[in-house]
Amino acid sequence: MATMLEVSGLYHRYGGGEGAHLAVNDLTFTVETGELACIVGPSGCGKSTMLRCISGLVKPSGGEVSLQGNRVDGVPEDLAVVFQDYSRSLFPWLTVRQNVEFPLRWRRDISKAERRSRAEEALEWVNLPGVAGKYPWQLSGGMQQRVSIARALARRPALLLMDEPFASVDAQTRFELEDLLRNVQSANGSTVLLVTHDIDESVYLGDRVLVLSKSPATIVADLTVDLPKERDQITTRESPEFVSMRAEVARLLHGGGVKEKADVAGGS
Ligand SMILES: Nc1ncnc2c1ncn2[C@@H]1O[C@H](COP(=O)(O)OP(=O)(O)OP(=O)(O)O)[C@@H](O)[C@H]1O
Repeated sequence: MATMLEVSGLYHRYGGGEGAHLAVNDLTFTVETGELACIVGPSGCGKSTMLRCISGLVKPSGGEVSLQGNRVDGVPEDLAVVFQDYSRSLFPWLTVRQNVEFPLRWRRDISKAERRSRAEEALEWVNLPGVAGKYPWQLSGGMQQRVSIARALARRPALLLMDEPFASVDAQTRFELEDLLRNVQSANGSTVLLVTHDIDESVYLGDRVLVLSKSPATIVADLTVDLPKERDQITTRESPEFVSMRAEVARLLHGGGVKEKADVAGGS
């Protein structure tokens, strides 16, 4: 597997002098092509700051981020971000189709017909047939977040960054969106880096879970999720492997050290 994202010695400080605040500290990790990696960390530890630095929205105070071997310096063309707050990221005056097509409108290499077909395809991926002509405010919260995901996927990004994407929907919708993400990711071989504060979500979704410390964020563990590719909201969450991994992530988040791999799998 080729490396898609390389983060090396990344740190970011807000402000200067006495009021300076170190938000992330010396983050080093990679994400491989085709991987769904989750980053889990406590509230306020610096997760969003880290994503903003990776996406080029914020210039980090130090360290390096490379996407497909190219140093990130500004927002890369082949990167898409899905935020938690879908109501603020969709344009209410544009239809669903126009929202999904929007980022493609600036691409000279994509014709109008291609734009239309990519939008339709992406809306099918997220299971939203028949809503292309509606406006975002005519849809439920879960459907709006599906539109945001479709908009990101229509760009066919090399890397999809997701910042707490399911934190604003109800529990049932959240389960549906988690399954949708895993299905779309595996069908397209997409590379995804998803940030969450939800331990269960990180283990259920991830091929890998990176655990962050309290502020300033630093990586305390990088765990491979030893669960089958095909997951199910009931049986997977009840399995001993899931329960044991969740307990390990919880322990690490509360300041415990890293255990041996055999212990993480519950000794099974
Ligand atoms: N623009 C900013 N200027 C100054 N401080 C900031 C700024 N953005 C974030 N911070 C501070 O940096 C720290 C990390 O914030 P950040 O939003 O990255 O954390 P987070 O883990 O994403 O939080 P949450 O889980 O609550 O979304 C916080 O203490 C926050 O107050």
